[in-house]
Amino acid sequence: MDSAKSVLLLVSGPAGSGKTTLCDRLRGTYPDIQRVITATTRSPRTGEVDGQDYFFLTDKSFKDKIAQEAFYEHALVHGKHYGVLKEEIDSRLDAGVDLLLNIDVQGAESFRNATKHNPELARRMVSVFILPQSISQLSERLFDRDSDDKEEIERRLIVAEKEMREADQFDHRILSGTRDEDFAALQKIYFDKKGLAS
Ligand SMILES: Nc1ncnc2c1ncn2[C@@H]1O[C@H](COP(=O)(O)OP(=O)(O)OP(=O)(O)O)[C@@H](O)[C@H]1O
Repeated sequence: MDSAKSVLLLVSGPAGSGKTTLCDRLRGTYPDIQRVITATTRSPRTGEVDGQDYFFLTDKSFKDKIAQEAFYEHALVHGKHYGVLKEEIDSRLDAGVDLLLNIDVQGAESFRNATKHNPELARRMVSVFILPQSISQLSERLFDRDSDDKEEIERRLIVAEKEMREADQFDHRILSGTRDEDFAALQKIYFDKKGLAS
């Protein structure tokens, strides 16, 4: 593996835009691309392995790391902390591993800010926004997925409308079409970046 060429592919977009579908397919197609592992203070669910699914941290340890500025980004969600450790990204990129990060729009903003003071991260990172064609396309996908109730979906759509205004801040936008079209677009961005980063 060549660390000079390793890239961080950051995939963001509103809930239901298709980030997870795309990231799963990219990793299924290119098993060498590894998922960024998030740190969290939530308890492991049955079968979850520390260092593989998440880094499970105590509240104290997480807060210490915040104070040490050890995170590229972190957030409190329903009373639990989640964050991406700088060390997790930097050491794996240095080891020549390509990384895939599926992250919400706010988290993506923290990464963009981090690149302003970190030229090495800026050189390796490429950010992609999955842009729904319309709120009704997004609404249809969220209802079809059937994983959230109506109130939750309506709440997500309001947030999505705001998030879609952030699309121009990303290096690339994929205007969501069919699954195959979206995947082809992501694949091209990944390969172009690998060329550019060499
Ligand atoms: N290009 C596409 N065309 C039609 N349906 C799609 C497409 N991409 C994803 N979907 C479907 O839309 C739903 C939302 O996709 P997915 O769960 O990947 O979104 P997400 O952005 O990861 O959402 P969340 O942020 O809530 O985790 C899923 O049911 C998925 O199968």
